[in-house]
Parts: sequence; C-alpha cells; structure tokens
Amino acid sequence: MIHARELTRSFKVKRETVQAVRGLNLDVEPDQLVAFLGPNGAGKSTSLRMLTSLLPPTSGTAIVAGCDVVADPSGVRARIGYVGQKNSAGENFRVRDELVTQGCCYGLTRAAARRRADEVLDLLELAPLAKRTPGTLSGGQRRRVDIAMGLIHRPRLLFLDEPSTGLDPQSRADIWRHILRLREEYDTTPFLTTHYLEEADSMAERVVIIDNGRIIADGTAEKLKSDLAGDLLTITTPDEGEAARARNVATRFAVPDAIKREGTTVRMRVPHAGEVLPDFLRVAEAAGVEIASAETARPTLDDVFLTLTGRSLRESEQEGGDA
Ligand SMILES: Nc1ncnc2c1ncn2[C@@H]1O[C@H](COP(=O)(O)OP(=O)(O)OP(=O)(O)O)[C@@H](O)[C@H]1O
Repeated sequence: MIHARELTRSFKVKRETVQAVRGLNLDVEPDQLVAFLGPNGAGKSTSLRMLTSLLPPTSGTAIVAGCDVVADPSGVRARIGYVGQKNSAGENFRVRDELVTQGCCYGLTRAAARRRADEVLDLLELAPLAKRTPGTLSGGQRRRVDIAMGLIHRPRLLFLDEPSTGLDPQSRADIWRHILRLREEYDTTPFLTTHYLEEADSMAERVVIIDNGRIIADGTAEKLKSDLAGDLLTITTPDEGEAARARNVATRFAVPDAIKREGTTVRMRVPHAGEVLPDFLRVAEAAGVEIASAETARPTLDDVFLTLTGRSLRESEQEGGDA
C-alpha cells in the first residue's frame, strides 16, 4: 500500500533550512492499522503530505496505492483519501450537499455522487445530520463529516492526520469505532497520525515513532515496550538513607542508567519486574534495608520514547504547546 524510500523534505525559512523529514523508509501492507506517532514538529504532517502527493519531496521516492507520488500524483489522489487536520467541509452548505460536491470533484456524476453521499452518511451514522450545515455540528460530528468527505470516492487507503485531536474522550472513542469499522467492513486501510499515546498503544497494530524527521521505532506497541523500555519497579523506603542503600541493592538487578533515586523512592527498569521483585526484597532484607512499599508497572509508549530520546513525549508536546 505504501512503499517509501529515503523520502526527504526540507523547507527554506528566511535563510535557514528546516529538515522536516530526513530519509523516511516505510512499507505498509494492506489492512495494517498503523499509527504514526511523534511530538510536535517531528515531521508527521510533512510525511503525510508527501505520501498523499500534496507536497513534493525534496528527494526520495514513494509508491502509494500503486502510483508514484511524483510521477503520478493524480493516480495517487484518485486512489487514496486524506483527512487533514483542518475541517474539509465548509460552514454554510448542508452536509449532504458538501458530500455530493466532493463526489462530483472526484468525477462522479451528480446521481452517483448523491447515492455515494447517502452511503457514507449511513456509514458514519450521519444520516440524521444530513440537512444540517457543518458549522452547527459538534467537534466529533464534524470530524465524522471530514472522514465521510475523505471516503466519497471509495479509497482503499485513507490517511487521517490527528483524527481525534481536540475531541472529548467519548467522541474520540466514537471516531476510533468508525475507523476500525472502515477496515473491517469496507476494506479501507487507515494510516493515521496521533498525539495520543494511549490510543496508539491500544488501537494500532503497528506503531511507527518519528522524531526530528526520522523514524526511531517501528513495531507492535507490545514489542516496542518489551524491547526498548522494560517494566518499572518502584521501591519506597522510610527515609533517604534507606533509599540510598536500596539503590545499592538495585545495582544487582539493573544497569546504573536504568536506576533513578528521588528522595525516598528508587525506580528501576527491568525486563520482568514481577520476577525481579521477590529477589530484590530477599536481597534487601538480607542487607537490612527497610522497604516501605514496592510497586511494579508495565511500560508505556512514552517510556519507549524516553529510552530512545531521553525526552518524554508528553513533555515534548507541552513544549510544543499542543496536545
Ligand atoms: N511550510 C513549511 N515551512 C517551513 N517549515 C515547515 C513547513 N511545514 C513544516 N515545517 C517544519 O517542519 C517540521 C516538521 O513539521 P510537521 O508539521 O511535519 O510536524 P508534525 O509532526 O506534523 O507536528 P504537529 O504534531 O505539531 O502537527 C517543523 O519544524 C515545522 O516547523
């Protein structure tokens, strides 16, 4: 579905060159639900805009839905749908009319565009809102209209740029329900970017993490977490002196870089915290170290990002002023 090789894009800003995407290599097979994850400014939208032929690459190639994004951009556009970050329908025309116009833009006759508009209205459960203007809809309803617009020409591959950003949790869950249905019932492969780590973790079959224009991790969320992060074991002690001694015990179970002491707490990353904990407690007891409590936690995708970059994705997002 997507085969990108060394896809690169830079921008000239005043006299400076911004390297937005640096040599993207990516292969996505049909039916794979991929989440493209990264902090603000990582290069997600620029990658998507190149893959959808909206932005020419500075160098590199990409074959998307069987067509070359540079040599055959109209072939790409005829075969894919794109739901951008901004609303794709205008404010003033009725939802159904917007969809019919979109269908005509893709070369459908007016009668065929009307039939297809009714199909996508049903598909996205928008039929009761067909006569409303998009300006009067809620955020979640508008997002569903955007997705309907992207589906009007029955694309086999649908790119969605941050489809759930800014929505309340219930609307986010609703958008995901629709995205999953698209794939299961209509054979459309969704490829989406998201800021939400938990969403990528729980919903996507494959997570591709981009930072600073480069892919830094690619795999199932489970594999990335077990390969790159490890479980977190948190030990709390009654005072800082005991914590320093607990830290010494920790060095028998984890490498120094994977151990952090803050006040009365010692945190360490280990492959399987459930197996390490009893041994840790036994060694601590033998050494006379007093432990107040111990807790284990599975890693998150943020831990993966932290391991790879030394930064938290959440912090990066806050710096970027979005999320
Ligand atoms: N048209 C442009 N002109 C100049 N610089 C740009 C342009 N578009 C993107 N950039 C820069 O390229 C880099 C990547 O931007 P991009 O929008 O692809 O990131 P992103 O991962 O989609 O971020 P966000 O999550 O905030 O949407 C950023 O440094 C951005 O400022």
